[in-house]
Amino acid sequence: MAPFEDVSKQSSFHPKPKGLLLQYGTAGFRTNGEHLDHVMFRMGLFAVLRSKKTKATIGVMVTASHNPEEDNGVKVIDPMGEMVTAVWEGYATQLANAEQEDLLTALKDLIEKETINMSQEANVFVGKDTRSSSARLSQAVMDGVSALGGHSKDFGLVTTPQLHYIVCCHNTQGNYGEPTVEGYYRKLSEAFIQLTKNAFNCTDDQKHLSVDGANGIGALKLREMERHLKKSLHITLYNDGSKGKLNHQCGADFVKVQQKAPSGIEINPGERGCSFDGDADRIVYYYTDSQGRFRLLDGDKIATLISTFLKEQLTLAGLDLKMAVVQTAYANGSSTNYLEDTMKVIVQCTKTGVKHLHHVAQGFDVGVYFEANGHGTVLFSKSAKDKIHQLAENPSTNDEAKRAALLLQNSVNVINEKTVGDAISNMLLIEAILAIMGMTIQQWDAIYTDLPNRQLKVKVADRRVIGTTDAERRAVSPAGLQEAIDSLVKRHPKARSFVRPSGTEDVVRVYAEAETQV
Ligand SMILES: CC(=O)N[C@H]1[C@@H](OP(=O)(O)O)O[C@H](CO)[C@@H](O)[C@@H]1O
Ligand SMILES: [Mg+2]
Repeated sequence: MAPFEDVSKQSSFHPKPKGLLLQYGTAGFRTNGEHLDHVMFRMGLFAVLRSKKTKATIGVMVTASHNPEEDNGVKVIDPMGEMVTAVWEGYATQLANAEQEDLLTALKDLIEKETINMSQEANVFVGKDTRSSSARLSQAVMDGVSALGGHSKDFGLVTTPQLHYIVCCHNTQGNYGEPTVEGYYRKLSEAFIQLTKNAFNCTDDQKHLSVDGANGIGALKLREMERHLKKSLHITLYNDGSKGKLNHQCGADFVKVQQKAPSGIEINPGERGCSFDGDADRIVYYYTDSQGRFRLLDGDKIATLISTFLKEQLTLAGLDLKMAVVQTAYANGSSTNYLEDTMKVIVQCTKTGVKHLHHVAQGFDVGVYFEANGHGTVLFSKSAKDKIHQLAENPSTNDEAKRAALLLQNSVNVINEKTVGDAISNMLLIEAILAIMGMTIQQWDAIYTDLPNRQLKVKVADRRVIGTTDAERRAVSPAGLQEAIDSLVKRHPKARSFVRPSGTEDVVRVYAEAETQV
């Protein structure tokens, strides 16, 4: 068969170093950019098979998100903008790890197992972040696509959520929006302008936001988007990539883990700032309080603000919809208590990785999901969207309910739910909510007080010896580990701690929180 001959020939230009084994981790493959050429070529092959199987266009994003500039990685996007299924993640790992001489066999096995019709057309959209290795690696993806007879379209430099958006728009024949970066800017900006147009009390000062672009793709794209926002938001952009290094001393992950402001940003006391990560799918907010202390508003605070707003609008609209907030074990205990006890919303906990949160959130009419690190979105069921739409369109709806329905409708549009989390979308929704509710960042922060917490990385010989259960909150191996954690936790009020192996770095993550900090 001709395509396999081509794969054989082309794959010899993208050889796999013998013995190198990689896992499709929490969010795709990730390691030093020098070791990824063969993985990228093979992910091109993989995307062709996934496209043939689903009879739809698949996305491949070359990025290592918050990792250092030297690293790179790849995230595969399913037709509706979602992440690929666990079974296909397994296939991706098998393909990436097949030794050079076994690649064709691995490919044919997969074709047979999934009964893939090889005469079906295949289309793959490719995007990349700003890393120095990204251009070369995205070319390797496209080489893989063409070796197996697929068509690729190169979208060049885009944020991860932009590629999710474009893939979903394309596969839904434009129902979700126009499948271009410009279409993305237009859809989100229009929704933001609609949301905020009646927030009359919002002064120019309150419209100002400082953004740390992590020296990455988010900075470039936010700059492009600014003109569409028509001055409805005043952005000062820092770490725009013109001099600093990607994610170095800046970006959402640095700010969240170090609990300090990124370097290169100047914010007046009391003013809002936010940080994107390296592929602009995460965001965290912060400010400096009157005593000069740095105050972080992370994914838990974001989930709380958004769910407070949505709950209020649903009540005003008279809609009785089932809403839940989905978190991971890293969510601050105070946020969980506030959501459950004060707000009375359903809270669920899943394993780390937005794919897990997304899945659980799909079970509700309104599923707000955020990782503590600021990665997340809101999902609305089809029936929820229909009800909101009917209410907004119905001439006999009273003014208050109509206003709420319109706010909900524009929130759905700005949140860009098909992207599994989008820093730009979330920034716009948060800014809109603060403007509509007439809330300052200090008032938002005061909704509840975080328990002091620490997250550390520990290097070990083999992180896979740690096995976990109960949404990663308890260790089942090695023997004695959980007992040791329990005996430490017992000694402190409101304490909680757990360990788990990272799915993106070769480290074990250790988390602890308690009522006080020494
Ligand atoms: C504690 C933490 O922030 N973990 C992150 C990190 O996963 P790890 O498996 O912990 O390395 O990267 C993932 C991908 O970006 C993100 O989904 C996840 O939340
Ligand atoms: Mg990211």
